[in-house]
Amino acid sequence: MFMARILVIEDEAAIRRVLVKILTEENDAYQVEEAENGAEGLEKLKKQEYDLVLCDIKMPKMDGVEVLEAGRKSKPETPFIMISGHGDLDTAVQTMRMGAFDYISKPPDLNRLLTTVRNALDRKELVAENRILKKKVSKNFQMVGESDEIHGIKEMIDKVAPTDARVLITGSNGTGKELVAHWIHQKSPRSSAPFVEVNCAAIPSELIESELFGHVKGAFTSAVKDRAGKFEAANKGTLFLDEIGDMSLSAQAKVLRALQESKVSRVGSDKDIKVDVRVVAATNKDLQKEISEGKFREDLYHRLAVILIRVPSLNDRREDIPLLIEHFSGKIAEEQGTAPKGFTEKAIKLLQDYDWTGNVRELRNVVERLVILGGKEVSEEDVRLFASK
Ligand SMILES: Nc1ncnc2c1ncn2[C@@H]1O[C@H](COP(=O)(O)OP(=O)(O)OP(=O)(O)O)[C@@H](O)[C@H]1O
Repeated sequence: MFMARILVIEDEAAIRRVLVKILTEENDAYQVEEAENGAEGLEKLKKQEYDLVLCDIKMPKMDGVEVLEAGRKSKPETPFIMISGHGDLDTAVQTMRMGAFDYISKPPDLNRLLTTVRNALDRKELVAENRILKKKVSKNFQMVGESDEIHGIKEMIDKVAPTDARVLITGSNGTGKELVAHWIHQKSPRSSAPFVEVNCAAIPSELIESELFGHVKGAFTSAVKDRAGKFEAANKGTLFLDEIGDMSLSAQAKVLRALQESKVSRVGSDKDIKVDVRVVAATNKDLQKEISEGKFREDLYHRLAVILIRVPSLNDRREDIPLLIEHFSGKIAEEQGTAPKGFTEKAIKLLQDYDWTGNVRELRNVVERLVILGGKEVSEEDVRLFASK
């Protein structure tokens, strides 16, 4: 189970005791620590990792605003919930602008406190998941190729990335659509915020709305707690909707609203949550055809496809194949800790002339298998065998 370390910074002993008691009794997974003033709190925060900080605003010596400011610098991923007394509501609102997750008023209302704590921890978890994901894939994000097509795509990325324009990326499976989306995010002013990917085809249609917009506890049978959706997780960053052509019409209607109004509401709630998200979508389907068959909303299409990037199939840029072979075989050798193996010219030629229905991903899989098996020579039969796997 996910343990949550929570730090309570509060100078009033009575309130501090109440907060610690409420949290410890609420959930066995909450490990609560306390600090009696701002300076002590900040010291603890710098030394240890916390999943959440509850911090009073008005304290002698170092007040909550200063703790928040210093905390955001040394531990930017730790969410802060501020505790505000009578006189400092304005300051509480101000702290949200400084990056506090939320605030609660004194005396703390039990339900509001627990909901806010859960929401903050959910968000923290999402950010952490996303960071792990980013790390895992970042080494594979090189875009290899010297063909006119690849140069064209790189130029396009450089042009559109700095804007907030929505981009629709089309192309068949495994051509590198996700790679393009990744670079649009990396080269944009949003790059320090999350890049969140949703594969719309991989999620059952009854779950997609909850995945995108989140849900509140009790919205459906398996909704045992409130959960933020991917739109919220991508706030200030980029949301990549992969395989958008597979999204249900009812989810399409909700996405349209989110794009038009920059607001979402969690499933089971009518509270609006403001989100600032750039949407990049991709599909291997012919959306015009889907529109004429009534499976895709035309209004959504126009919202998404402000800029269109078509990623060409590998068969249309064969001159890139030798470079890709070198790239993939180098990568796999590196992973295995062996020296990269060169393929013979004949082998490269064979791979270059092959009909790559599965595109770059298929080529990568074939090269990886060939490297692992140690052969420099390749027969057409091998390629066919590996490619079809
Ligand atoms: N130009 C390229 N240079 C290096 N690697 C590439 C290139 N294009 C694609 N790849 C690699 O090929 C694989 C497939 O690419 P990617 O996932 O971006 O394709 P996709 O079009 O999004 O696929 P799908 O349609 O299945 O979602 C990835 O491992 C990616 O890193």
